[in-house]
Amino acid sequence: MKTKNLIAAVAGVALLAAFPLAVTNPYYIHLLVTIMIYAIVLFGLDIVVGYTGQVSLGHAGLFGVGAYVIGTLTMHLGAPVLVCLAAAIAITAIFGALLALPALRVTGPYLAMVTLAFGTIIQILINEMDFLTSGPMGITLSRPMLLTHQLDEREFFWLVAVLMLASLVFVDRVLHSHLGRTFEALRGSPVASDCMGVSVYRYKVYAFVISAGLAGLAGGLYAYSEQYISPNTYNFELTVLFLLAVIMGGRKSRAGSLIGATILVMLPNLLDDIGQFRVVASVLALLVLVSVGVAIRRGKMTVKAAAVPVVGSIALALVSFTLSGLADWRLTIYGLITLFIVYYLQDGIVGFLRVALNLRTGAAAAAAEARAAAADGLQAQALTVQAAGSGETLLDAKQVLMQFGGLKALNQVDLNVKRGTIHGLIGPNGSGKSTMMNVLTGIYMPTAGTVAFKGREVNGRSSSQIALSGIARTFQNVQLFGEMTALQNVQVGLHHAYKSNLLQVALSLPGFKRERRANAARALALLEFVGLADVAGEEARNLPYGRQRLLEIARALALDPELLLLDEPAAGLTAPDIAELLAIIKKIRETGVTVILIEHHMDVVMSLCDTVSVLDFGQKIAEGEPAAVQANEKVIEAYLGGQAA
Ligand SMILES: Nc1ncnc2c1ncn2[C@@H]1O[C@H](COP(=O)(O)OP(=O)(O)OP(=O)(O)O)[C@@H](O)[C@H]1O
Repeated sequence: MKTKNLIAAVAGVALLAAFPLAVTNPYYIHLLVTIMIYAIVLFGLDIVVGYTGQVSLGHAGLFGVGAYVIGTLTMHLGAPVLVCLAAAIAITAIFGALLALPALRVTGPYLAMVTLAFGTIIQILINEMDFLTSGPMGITLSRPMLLTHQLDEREFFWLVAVLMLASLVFVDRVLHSHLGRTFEALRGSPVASDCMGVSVYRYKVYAFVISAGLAGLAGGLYAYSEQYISPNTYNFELTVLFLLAVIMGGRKSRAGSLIGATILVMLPNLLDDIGQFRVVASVLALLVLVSVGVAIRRGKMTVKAAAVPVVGSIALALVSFTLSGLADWRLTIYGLITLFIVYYLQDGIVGFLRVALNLRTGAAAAAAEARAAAADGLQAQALTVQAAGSGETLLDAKQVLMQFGGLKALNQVDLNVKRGTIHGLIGPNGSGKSTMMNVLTGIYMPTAGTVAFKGREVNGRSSSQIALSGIARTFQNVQLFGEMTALQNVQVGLHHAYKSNLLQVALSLPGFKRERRANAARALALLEFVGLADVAGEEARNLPYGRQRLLEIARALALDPELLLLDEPAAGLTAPDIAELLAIIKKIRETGVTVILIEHHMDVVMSLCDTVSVLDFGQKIAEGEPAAVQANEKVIEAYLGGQAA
C-alpha cells in the first residue's frame, strides 16, 4: 500500500474507533452501527450485482436467515457470540448456493423474479416455523457476551467496526485477485469465460456463496444490534433498498457500498426532519455545482449535460425551504432520487466522482504495478516453446453431424489437424465453419460423431474443461470483457496459472503475492507479444477494433494452448492491421502452437496455411495444400469462383 493510502486508512480507522468516545448519544452510535451492518451486506451484494452482473432480490431473505440463525441459536441453545456468527455465515452461505442455482439457468428479469420468490419463501418460512423462530411474535435477545462480559453499546460498536473492516479488506482482496476477475469476466462474456477455462457455473456459485456469507454476518449483527427480530423486517422493500443502495453508491466499489449504506440509513431519518433536509439539500446543490464545474473545466462533461443535475439539485434545495414538512413527499423524493440516479449517475456517486475528479481506478493502478514488476527485472516469457510437430495428429474430428432442427449445419465432417501446422478452414457464408469451432470448443454438443484431442475424446466435456486441456479460441464477433482492462483480460486467460485459494488470497500470503506479480508480468509479456503493452491499463471496450482482435489473441495465448482456433481474425481490419496480424500468427507458429484458421481473406489463408479444408453447406468438399485447393473445381464453383469473378 502506498504511504498516502496507508495514512488515510489509519486515520479512517482511528476516527471510527474514536467515534463512540467522542459521541456519547446512543442514538448516533446506533445509527453508525446500522450503517456498518448494511455496508457489510452491500459489499457482498456488489459482488453479485456489480461484478457478476446478476440481479438479486433475495438478499433481504439472506439477511433474515443470518438474523434468525443468531436468534434461534441464542434462544434455544444460548450459544456464544463467535459460534453464532460463524454459524450465521456458514448457514447463510449454504442458502446462497441454493439461490445461485436459478442464476445458472436464467438471467435478467427472470432471475430477479426467481430471487424475489426466494426472499418471499424465506420470509414465509420464518413466519410459519414458529417452533424454531417464534413466528410473528419475533425473538428478543440481548447484546452479545464475550466470554463472561456483556458488551455495552460502545463495545458492540467496536465489534461491528472490526467485523466491517475485516469484511471490507476480505472483499477488496478477493475482488482484486484472480477470483474477483472471474466474477467480472462472467458479466463481460460468459461464453468467453468458459472458453478461457473459467467455469461460469462454478464462479457464479462462488459469487453467490461469498455474497450470502456476508449477508449472514450482517444479519446476525443486526439481530444483536436491534435486540429484537421479527419476520416483517426482511421484506420486499428492504431488498429493493439494498439493490438501490448498491447502484446509488456506485457498482464495483467499496466506497460506493459505504456511501450506499449511509444513504440507506440516513435518508428515512433525513426525511423526518425538514430542518435537516434543507441543510442537506443545500449542501448537495453546492457539491453538484462544484463537481460539475470541475468536470466541465476538465472537458469531462458538456454544459448541456450538466444543466439538468445542476438545475435539479438547486430546485430541490429551493423547494425544501417552501415546504413545512415532508411526510406527504417521502415517496416522491425516493422516486426523484431513483430517476436522477438512473439517468445521470449510472455508475453511482463514486463513478461520477471518479470521472469528475479524474481519479485513477484500481485496474489502471494494477496495470502500472505490472509494468513496475516487469521493469523490476521480473521478465516473463510470453509463450513457452512447444515440442516441434512430428506430423502426428493433434485433433481428430470424425463424422461430425450438427443438426439445428431440420438444418444440418455440419454433415458428416471429418477434420484431421496435424501438430505444428496452420490448418485453414474456409467456405462461403453459412457453410458451417463457426459451428465447427463451437463443436470443437464444447459450446455445441454434436448430434453425432466424435472429436478427439491428443488421442482423447472431448465430446460431452464442458467448454472450460476443453479449454484447460489445451484448446484456446478467439471469436468471430469479438468477445472481450469490455469493462476490464487489456491486462485484466489477459489475466483471465492466465487464470489456470493461479494456484492460491480463497484463504491465501484473503490473508494476502507471500506465496500469493509472488504468484500475482509473476502472472502480471507474464500478462504484460503476452500483451507485448501482440504489440499492446502500451494500452495495458485501457478498458478493452475503448480499444479500436483491430486492437481488440489482437487482445483476444493475447488472451487466448494466455491459456498456453497447444491448439489455437482463430475465427476470422482479419475480419474488419485495415491493410496495415492485417500485415501485423500475419506477422503475429507466424510468430505463434514458430513457438510450435498448432492453429486452425477460419478466414475469408484468401491472401491470408494462402500465405499462412499448410493445409486447407473447405466446407460448403455443412459438408467438406475439398482438402489439401492451399495451391491444390485453390485449383479445385468444386471449390472454385462453391466459393473462390464467386470471388474471382
Ligand atoms: N445456434 C444455431 N441455431 C440454429 N442455426 C444455427 C445455429 N448456429 C448456426 N446455425 C446455422 O448453421 C449454418 C452454419 O452457420 P455458421 O455460422 O457455422 O457458418 P459460417 O460458415 O461460420 O458462416 P460465416 O462465414 O457467415 O460466419 C447457418 O445456416 C446458420 O444459420
